Amino acid sequence: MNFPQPPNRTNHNAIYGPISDLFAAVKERKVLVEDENMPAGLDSGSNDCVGNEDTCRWSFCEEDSALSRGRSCKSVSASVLLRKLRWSTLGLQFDWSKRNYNVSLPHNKIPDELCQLAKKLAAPAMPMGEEFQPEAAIVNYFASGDTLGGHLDDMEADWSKPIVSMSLGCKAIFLLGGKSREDPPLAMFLRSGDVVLMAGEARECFHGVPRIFTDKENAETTTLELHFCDENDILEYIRTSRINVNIRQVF
Ligand SMILES: O=C(O)CCC(=O)C(=O)O
Ligand SMILES: [Fe+2]
Repeated sequence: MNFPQPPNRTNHNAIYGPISDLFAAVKERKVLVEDENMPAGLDSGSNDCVGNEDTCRWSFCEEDSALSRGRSCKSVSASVLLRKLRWSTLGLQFDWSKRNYNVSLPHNKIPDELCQLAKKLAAPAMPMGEEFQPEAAIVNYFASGDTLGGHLDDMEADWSKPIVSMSLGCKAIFLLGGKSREDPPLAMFLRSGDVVLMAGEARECFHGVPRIFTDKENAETTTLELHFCDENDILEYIRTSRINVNIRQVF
């Protein structure tokens, strides 16, 4: 739940600037509202201010307060923002427009527990005597109907290091192709808790996610749901979403 937290960037940054505490805002049924009177560059003084560095114009507020500001005020509910969350980047920030890592962007280290887990999982696929260094991760959030097109992850310097890719939530079909786009892919299910090591030959192969299953019969989310049985909003999200965390050594 802390993965989309600034300085980690998400697909929402381009429109709203950094957004803090999205999951908490969903629980509290908050609404993100644009303050049109706020001149660019001035801080609103509110702790909930989430605008970007230049224009601190968007902040979470209570639903009632958003309604009272009238129709002219632009707003979007936290639950819609969560539904439209598509990716967040951890550690070294991946720049999607340039398709490379922008080391000059502010960033935190990969969270320690995730780092330790990735090191353990990567160990069988590492060159003899070397330890995996988790430097960046991309978190993909899939809702019903979302897909990930066939691609290669080729912006990391050393392909002898694996990518550790973990799946949570709804079951998906994962296609692992060959080194050319034309090679016929192998299809497999990825279920909650599954880990893929993109290593060896597979590190150089096209892959993608053409389908996630959000229906009750096929999603297979029961085990994950047990961890969140008291949190209704989160439960609803888990039942209808897939989260993929893939961790990379960049250099
Ligand atoms: O969602 C997945 O299982 C794969 C994600 C992936 O390939 C990527 O982010 O590069
Ligand atoms: Fe990938």
